[in-house]
Amino acid sequence: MTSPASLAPQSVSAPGKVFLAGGYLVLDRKYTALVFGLDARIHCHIEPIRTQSGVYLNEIIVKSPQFREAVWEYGYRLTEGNGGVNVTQLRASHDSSLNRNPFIETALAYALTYISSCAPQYLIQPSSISILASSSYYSNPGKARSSNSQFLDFDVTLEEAHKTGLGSSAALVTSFTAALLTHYLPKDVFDLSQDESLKVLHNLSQASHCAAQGKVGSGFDIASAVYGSCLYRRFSPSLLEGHGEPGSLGFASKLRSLVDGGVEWDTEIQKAAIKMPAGLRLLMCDVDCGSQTPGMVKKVLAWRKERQEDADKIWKALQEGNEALAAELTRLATVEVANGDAGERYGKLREIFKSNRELIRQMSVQSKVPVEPPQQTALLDAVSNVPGVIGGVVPGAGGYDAIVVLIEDKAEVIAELKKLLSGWKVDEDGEDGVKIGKVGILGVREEMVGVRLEEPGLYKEWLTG
Ligand SMILES: Nc1ncnc2c1ncn2[C@@H]1O[C@H](COP(=O)(O)OP(=O)(O)O)[C@@H](O)[C@H]1O
Ligand SMILES: C[C@@](O)(CCOP(=O)(O)OP(=O)(O)O)CC(=O)O
Repeated sequence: MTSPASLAPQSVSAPGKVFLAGGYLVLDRKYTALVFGLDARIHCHIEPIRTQSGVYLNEIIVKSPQFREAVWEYGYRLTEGNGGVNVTQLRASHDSSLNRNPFIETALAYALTYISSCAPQYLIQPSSISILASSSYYSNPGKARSSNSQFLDFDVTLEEAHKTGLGSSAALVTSFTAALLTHYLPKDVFDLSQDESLKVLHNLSQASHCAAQGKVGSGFDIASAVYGSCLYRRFSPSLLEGHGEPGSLGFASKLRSLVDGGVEWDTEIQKAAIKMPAGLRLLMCDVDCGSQTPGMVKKVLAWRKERQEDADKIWKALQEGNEALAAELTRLATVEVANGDAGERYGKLREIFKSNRELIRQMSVQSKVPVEPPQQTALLDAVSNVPGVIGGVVPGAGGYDAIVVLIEDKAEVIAELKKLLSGWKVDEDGEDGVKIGKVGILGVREEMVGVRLEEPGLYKEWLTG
């Protein structure tokens, strides 16, 4: 077997996401969602492992050096019966326990299977992959290794890390998969600057992310990790049923056909349909709250099934509101907006936010799911009254733990928000007994670009040891 001419080190990053509109609706292909990519990124750097003896073991080492005990070593082998590449996690020592990372393990098996099915003549040589995440994915305090380092040492294990909900697993799977494909495939087969390659990356990452999660979600988080901010209509869930598991008979050719267009994907991703007007930006607030609300998606869908007519009425109106929001943002971004005061210019946007929130609250009350619970209503109302704030919503599935706000991009607006939030307190526990604690501003904003190559020099201080 031969190898491509150069297995050069490669670095790739993919963005996190925030839903401005379309949570829940997006689970149904009838509706769309407005999802913004964020400037919080997960980076993957891949380089060949060089051994002095020239003897190679079939081994890929993955490290997440910002966290403790975050090293995963895998052996890999091509299976018989067209089953693709099987990966097996190796133990550091005989008596150590396996600390598994299902997202890395699954993305690795899927990507190596795809690579070996495209280029069976290439030997997959051992490599080492380092993962580096922007600090806003986690609310743990971190330490910089040097004054110009953009990544922090968290000094906790990944299990101890507090996620802020920006979509770490989707950004990770996308940049990890992109790094492997860029490294192992020649540029004429895979090139991140080509639309065809982005489609391959999207389809493959959706497949492995769903497999690792053990469920088929709407896939909006992988779509925005690949394409950046977009108006998103999901794929039919049936697409991802029935390709089997790595190692099973025919997995390699089924995966190849699923990824390469043998199977027609009905996803719709419209990049041009969403823009951020000059002078505006998104800002996210992280709400400290002990309460997790599992099962919200199931409960909302059960309500919709039970009270279809009421639910359809609300969802139809929400879809119109979501489209109006995308259209107004795009209009403000593209049309020469006459001078005039900001109050007038952003009046329509304000109205859209208000009426979308009203509909979300109706959904909350009817389904008895805290999508915008009263504690968040109080917070969003207060934030929306700060001069320069256009409006805000609970992103995605909603709940108690975050809000996203559209504001005029001015230091004084952020300063006023900080003032409000520093003393923020909801006096009463809600009827549900949930108390929300400190509200902090996350250092993130929207970003339009999706996955991209990075300069390997960025990670110098993280690649040793
Ligand atoms: N920096 C990282 N390094 C390695 N794995 C990570 C990292 N960040 C996230 N992950 C993986 O993603 C999982 C979190 O995914 P998930 O619970 O779906 O959260 P999210 O909503 O942020 O995607 C972690 O348990 C871990 O397996
Ligand atoms: C309800 C949803 O439509 C959106 C959930 O969005 P969030 O951003 O709240 O979710 P996670 O990142 O998965 O925690 C479910 C879906 O689309 O899969």
